[in-house]
Amino acid sequence: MRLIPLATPEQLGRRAARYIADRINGFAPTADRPFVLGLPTGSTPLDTYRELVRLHRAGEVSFRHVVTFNMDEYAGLPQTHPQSYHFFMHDNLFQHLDIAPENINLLNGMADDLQAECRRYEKKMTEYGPVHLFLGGVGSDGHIAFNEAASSLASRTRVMALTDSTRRANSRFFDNDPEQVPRSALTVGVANLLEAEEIMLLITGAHKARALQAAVEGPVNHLWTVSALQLHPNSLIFCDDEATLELKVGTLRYFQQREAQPEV
Ligand SMILES: N[C@@H]1[C@@H](O)[C@H](O)[C@@H](COP(=O)(O)O)O[C@@H]1O
Repeated sequence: MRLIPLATPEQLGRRAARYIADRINGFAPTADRPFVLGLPTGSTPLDTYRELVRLHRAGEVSFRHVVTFNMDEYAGLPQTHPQSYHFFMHDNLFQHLDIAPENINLLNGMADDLQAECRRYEKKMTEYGPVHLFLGGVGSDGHIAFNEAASSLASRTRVMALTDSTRRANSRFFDNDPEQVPRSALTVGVANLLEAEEIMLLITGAHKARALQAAVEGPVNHLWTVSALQLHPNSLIFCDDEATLELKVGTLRYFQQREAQPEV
């Protein structure tokens, strides 16, 4: 695992966007050989998305041959609902890029048969081969995508009941009323994330400090599904200063020193 401690969320957004753009450009994608990018929603990636749009407008990265798979979607919210992840992604990212609509993949939370929708998505994602880079955030209780506490670390795309903790946390987007937050969601599983060639998390704010500690210092544990990152051979976490509050001084210093060293 590589941990990149940065000062502020804005700095993190710039570094993370540059990292993603460099990965896409380094891959030199074509129509026959697209770059496959996994994407999250949430407030944390917003700085990164804004910066990706800026880099695109500056001509520094193109999404013409990028295929995206979003990690999750609420069940029962129409795509036109401002809090649906479809809406969020178009509003904050896709409409500002040169990505082809047919290259955008999101789970359909309005499907008649949600289990069948999960199977369809899983099949399409695996047919593309491994996702090259899966970007993610984390819930303050340590969940990745919507893999709530006690999700199997071998889980795959499925419907998940959302915990009270997640519904409370996400109620800030629903008039601060947890009752308005959908009770379930469709999500890729922990195993899907671990199968990506590279996984990169963005963690900011003091309210995420325990989640970062679980990811970096905790044991691999299904109660904090973010800790599954420790099983991945190529995982990367960008965090801001506030998120490091629960890390041991020695842990933080170790990662700071590693970042200061030239790559081997
Ligand atoms: N399913 C999403 C996660 O993918 C996201 O990481 C988390 C944190 O969101 P935020 O970045 O707004 O704190 O929220 C939701 O639960």
